[in-house]
Amino acid sequence: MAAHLLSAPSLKSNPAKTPSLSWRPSLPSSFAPLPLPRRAAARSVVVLAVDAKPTVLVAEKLGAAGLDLLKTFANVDCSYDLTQEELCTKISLCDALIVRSGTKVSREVFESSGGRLKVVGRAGVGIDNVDLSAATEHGCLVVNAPTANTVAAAEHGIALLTAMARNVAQADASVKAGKWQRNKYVGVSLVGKTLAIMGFGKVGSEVARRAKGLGMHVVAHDPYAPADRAHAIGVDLVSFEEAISTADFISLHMPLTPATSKILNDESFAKMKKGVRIVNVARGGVIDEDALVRALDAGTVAQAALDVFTEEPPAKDSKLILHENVTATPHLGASTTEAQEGVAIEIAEAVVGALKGELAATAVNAPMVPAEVLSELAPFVVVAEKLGRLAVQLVAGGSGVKSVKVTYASARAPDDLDTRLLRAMIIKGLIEPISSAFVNLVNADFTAKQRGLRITEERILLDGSPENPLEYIQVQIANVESKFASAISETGEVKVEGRVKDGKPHLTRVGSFNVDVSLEGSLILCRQVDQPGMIGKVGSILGSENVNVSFMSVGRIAPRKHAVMAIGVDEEPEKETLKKIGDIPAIEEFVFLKL
Ligand SMILES: NC(=O)c1ccc[n+]([C@@H]2O[C@H](COP(=O)([O-])OP(=O)(O)OC[C@H]3O[C@@H](n4cnc5c(N)ncnc54)[C@H](O)[C@@H]3O)[C@@H](O)[C@H]2O)c1
Ligand SMILES: O=C(O)[C@H](O)COP(=O)(O)O
Repeated sequence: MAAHLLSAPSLKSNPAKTPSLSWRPSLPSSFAPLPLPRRAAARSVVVLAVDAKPTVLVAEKLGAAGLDLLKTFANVDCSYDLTQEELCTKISLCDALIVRSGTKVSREVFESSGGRLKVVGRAGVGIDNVDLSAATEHGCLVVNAPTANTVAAAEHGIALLTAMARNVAQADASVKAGKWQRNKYVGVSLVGKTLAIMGFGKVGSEVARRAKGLGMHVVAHDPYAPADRAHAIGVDLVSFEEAISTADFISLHMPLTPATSKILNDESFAKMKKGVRIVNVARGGVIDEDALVRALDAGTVAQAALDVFTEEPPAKDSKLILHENVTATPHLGASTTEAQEGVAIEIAEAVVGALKGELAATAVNAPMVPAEVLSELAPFVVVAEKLGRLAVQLVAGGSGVKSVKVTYASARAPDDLDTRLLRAMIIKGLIEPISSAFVNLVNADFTAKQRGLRITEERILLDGSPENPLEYIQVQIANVESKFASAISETGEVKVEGRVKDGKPHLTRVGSFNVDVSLEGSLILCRQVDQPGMIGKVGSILGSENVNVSFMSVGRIAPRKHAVMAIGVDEEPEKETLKKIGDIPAIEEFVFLKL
């Protein structure tokens, strides 16, 4: 599935002219990384220059097909069982890291990467072993492989359920120990019993389907699952209390989050039917393991079958593991040949796609951005970043940029226009010229917040055809002074507006002056008294200094009154040249801005 979603746009074909998807600060476009918006299933990412072969560190065993795929694109370093220290040392030489659940990708790992690590690929579902906040803060994309092991995990859940009910593991050990204890290992039947599925997502619903086939009555608790999806397979969604208090069997399938941590604890065990049986193929941390031992000792819980543990591997003398009513497996839920091949391909595709700058369908810390949305927004992405860059350069030193209003004018209904990518690019444009920060779609909002930059977005709904996603974008910075007074609008903000014309980004308004200048190269803005010959005077100064003018436009309030002249230049003029322009008597103020 990921393959289709990753076969994205042609954006990387000309990095100098298109929005760079790379997160690598040294791309020729000069504005590094970034990525994208939403709608169905794709998200963003990015990479490395075409010239360098990236290095991917595979820190846990990965299926051969996935490794082969990685090797077609990258140098692959398979180093297993690294200590945290070794991982931190190696990571500064890697562009991507692939792990399963056995590697902790801690903040320290991101800090040790020196900014080189662009993608972490989790070859599986659970990302609780990856410090997502640290990844986001470091602009590192995290992708996972959420679908390929679903059936394997569900099958393992059913295997544990049936094995537990019939004491398969204990009886097997007993027979191997030379015993024949038929009375001791009398089991319980599943048919007609109530199974509560806690977490009705991909794995939970597959377990439910299979349990229905075994003749069980299945209920589920999941605050976020749609009831009709449950009804479609004959499952009722019930409250947490109802689920745990009516079940003969409880099977856990929620992610480990602060909300689900130790969700089964002394209090919840006390509410369960005496003799309940529990299966956990989700994460060990969703059960308070000490409380489970107490519940097993008290007989409240008759049996537990566990694939996952708070600490993996668990201590050898763990009371839980050694409990005679516990069946344990070493986190084998995803471990089928088929699932591991599938996961390896799924993650390799996601990581390679990300490194190439394509969309990632399974990004966990960046908004989803389908390819078609990206391609239609691409020219506006350039406008957005350049407006941000212009606006911040117009602010007078010492003003402090705190509050930015972005207005999108469009004939599209608000829910049909995803502006996250544009917002990210405006933030990038606002922050990068005045700091050493490296901003991309992953860390844009975080970086803005960290700097106390408040971005508000507004929509102007236009009449007309919604074919064009946007008519124009306005960026306004409030409560600041400008080094070019004419950039201050009637309402007192630094204001710039841009739109796409013939596929090219154009600046169309500065303050209250309409202009029309292509946003390429650099820009000189002059306020002058409108009079004949001004264009010629400025043009000849620039020409005599060998500065090529790419575009010129004059916006005026009325003939012979004030006007703003916008001049696009290919080269950066010398200070002396700019001074000569400023010395033209009719020029009241001017500013040079780098795009
Ligand atoms: N043992 C293994 O090898 C193995 C294999 C695959 C998945 N897993 C684990 O299984 C779990 C489920 O995986 P999935 O692919 O089905 O994920 P999923 O995201 O498709 O489903 C998780 C479901 O849990 C629900 N949920 C979230 N908070 C909840 C709460 N407080 N109470 C009840 N439900 C809640 C979500 O709404 C979602 O529907 C994850 O923890 C995953 O890491 C383990
Ligand atoms: O979250 C998952 O995908 C499973 O727990 C599998 O983990 P693993 O990749 O370590 O087997």
